[in-house]
Amino acid sequence: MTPLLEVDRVVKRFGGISAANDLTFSVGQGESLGLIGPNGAGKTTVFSLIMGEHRQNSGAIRLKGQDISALPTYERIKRGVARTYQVPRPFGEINVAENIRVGLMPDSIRLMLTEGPDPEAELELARSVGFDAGDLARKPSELSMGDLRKLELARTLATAPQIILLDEVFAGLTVGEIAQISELLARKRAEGMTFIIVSHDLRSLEPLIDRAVVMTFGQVIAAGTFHEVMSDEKVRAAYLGH
Ligand SMILES: Nc1ncnc2c1ncn2[C@@H]1O[C@H](COP(=O)(O)OP(=O)(O)OP(=O)(O)O)[C@@H](O)[C@H]1O
Repeated sequence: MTPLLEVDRVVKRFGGISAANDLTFSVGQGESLGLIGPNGAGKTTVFSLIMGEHRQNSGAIRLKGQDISALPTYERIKRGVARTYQVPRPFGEINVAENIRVGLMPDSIRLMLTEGPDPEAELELARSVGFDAGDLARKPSELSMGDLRKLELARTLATAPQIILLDEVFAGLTVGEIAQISELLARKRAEGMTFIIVSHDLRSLEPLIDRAVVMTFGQVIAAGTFHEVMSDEKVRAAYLGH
């Protein structure tokens, strides 16, 4: 069966650095893939390449078998690819509801003008990530890191994605917030959402993934179940410092 997303022999150079070096992996429909590796391995660059925020020097990125490598970011979002950022990027001047509204916006200006905002959909999305009605008017500057990550997830879910790329989704969170985000991701996973999750917090990542890909220096060095990759000698040497 054609994978939902394929990264095929992708090369991305920044000057003399190869952030992706003949990188190949794929994610099946409904699969949750952990993408792990030490600092500077190229994980965030892979997300930027998949979204079209960077362009690869060579290789292809395919969604349901179709090459999306040449498409602009907004076209990729329209086709169902969405991401969150290591450092959350809310629109700072507008509140929680309005940030979610941006994700919900139809891509036709006419529809936007005639249909206007959909407060029920905004509230439903806000609730789905653990906010309540009282949170809708809060500004990003008033939110904790956990709440900012929830807001990013809500805005990402609002674009009705087929696959979500999560970058360091647990970074800066309290134990309670990690539990809350984990529960949300587990629920979305059970509903069939496809994920690629980057996290240095392996303990929190493990229960959320079906399979792991480990990369260093822009290349895959191991792939398999979490336990398989963690007991791989190359991974232990490169990633765990053994
Ligand atoms: N815009 C850029 N310009 C120049 N070099 C870059 C750029 N983005 C990333 N790099 C380099 O590419 C390599 C991969 O970086 P990347 O941020 O993708 O790694 P990472 O695995 O996400 O690291 P971390 O876990 O620290 O976030 C690094 O050597 C980094 O310095």
